[in-house]
Amino acid sequence: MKEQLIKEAIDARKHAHIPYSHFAVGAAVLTGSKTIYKGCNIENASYGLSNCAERTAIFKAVSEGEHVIEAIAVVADTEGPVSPCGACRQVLAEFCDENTKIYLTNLHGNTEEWTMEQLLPGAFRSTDLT
Ligand SMILES: O=c1ccn([C@H]2C[C@H](O)[C@@H](CO)O2)c(=O)[nH]1
Ligand SMILES: [Zn+2]
Repeated sequence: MKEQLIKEAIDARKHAHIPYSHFAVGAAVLTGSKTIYKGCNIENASYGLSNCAERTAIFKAVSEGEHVIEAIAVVADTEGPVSPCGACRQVLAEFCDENTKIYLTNLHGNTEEWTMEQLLPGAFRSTDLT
């Protein structure tokens, strides 16, 4: 499943809307129902409105009623495995738990498997809301 998820993430890059950064990122999410949702980064002329590939894939899954993320793969043409931004780490923390497999990779096949706790220690969670 890991290899398939990475393949789907690579495939998702082809739809990246990146006229400003020219930096294509792809993500693929495996949900509790064993469905794969793909996402790419989508930029905007108003730069700050751009959306990362990870969030595109997660929001697609959640908007289809999927709230359990079993695994996610993220890929870009980076030297080492791609590093998700802070905003995506926080969004991941909302839907991932200690069992979620997080595969960070690049086009050369340099793949690392991270845990949610490694990606964002001490994330703000719903349990912090009083
Ligand atoms: O993990 C990452 C890092 C960056 N980007 C996007 C945001 C922007 O469109 C471009 C350059 O930062 O890459 C992602 O989609 N995911
Ligand atoms: Zn991001």
